[in-house]
Amino acid sequence: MSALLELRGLGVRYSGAATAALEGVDLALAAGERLAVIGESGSGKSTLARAIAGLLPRTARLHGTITWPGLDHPARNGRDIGFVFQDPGSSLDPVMALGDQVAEVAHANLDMGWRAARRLAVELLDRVKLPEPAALARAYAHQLSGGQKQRVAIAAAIVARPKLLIADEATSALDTIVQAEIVALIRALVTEDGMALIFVSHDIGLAANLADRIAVFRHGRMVEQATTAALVARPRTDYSRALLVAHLGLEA
Ligand SMILES: Nc1ncnc2c1ncn2[C@@H]1O[C@H](COP(=O)(O)OP(=O)(O)OP(=O)(O)O)[C@@H](O)[C@H]1O
Repeated sequence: MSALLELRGLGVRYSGAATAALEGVDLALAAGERLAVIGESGSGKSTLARAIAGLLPRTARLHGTITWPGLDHPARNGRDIGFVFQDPGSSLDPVMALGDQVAEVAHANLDMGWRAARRLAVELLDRVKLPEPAALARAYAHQLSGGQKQRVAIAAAIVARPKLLIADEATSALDTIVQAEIVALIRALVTEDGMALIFVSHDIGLAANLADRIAVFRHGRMVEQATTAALVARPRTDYSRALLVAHLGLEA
């Protein structure tokens, strides 16, 4: 498979911070590949996801390179990258109809008039398996459960048919059953659309369920990356082994 995205020596430092949030990350992602990024809180996972999507705050200084061999233009968030945040409550606009929030992304990125964008939004709400999508398009975020809101956020993230979907702890705020449903939805959508996926999670079990490959982060560095099967069977670092043991312990 051809490379969609390549990171070389990627580092990020937030202004005023004593240490870098991310340092020396070399990573490539193939078109259509599903990569999980795991590690404990503060290991730099969100910083990596935001750096790739161009969503770092102005206070962050970036080193190294992010290139997109799989695109013939600079990557644009919304068009080439769909980003799903942890908290759908804060990523959705409380005073804008849900369908319009999905339509807005299509209108802005697909050179599409509002009428067509609204029609497409209803199709997307249906694709993410929300009931009565036409009625739901006219509803507001406060009328939905957390899982339903995350489905709307996913619809908005994929409406412009991006090559890469980044889910940054997108299931962490949800209960276990809803979490499994959203993981299943993400898996189905990336398979159907041939999208690459970066799934950021602190949960190695969820990650292993979804990803072809896992990259393990600790203190801003990538300590290990391997295919999911290899990492689960033969973790090369004590840290990855500890994450696995903690997960298996919880399962038991
Ligand atoms: N906007 C910011 N300004 C300053 N420091 C930040 C900012 N965002 C993150 N950091 C710091 O950068 C480091 C990496 O944080 P990051 O959020 O990337 O880790 P994470 O692995 O995603 O953690 P979590 O799972 O808790 O979100 C941490 O030390 C964090 O405090």
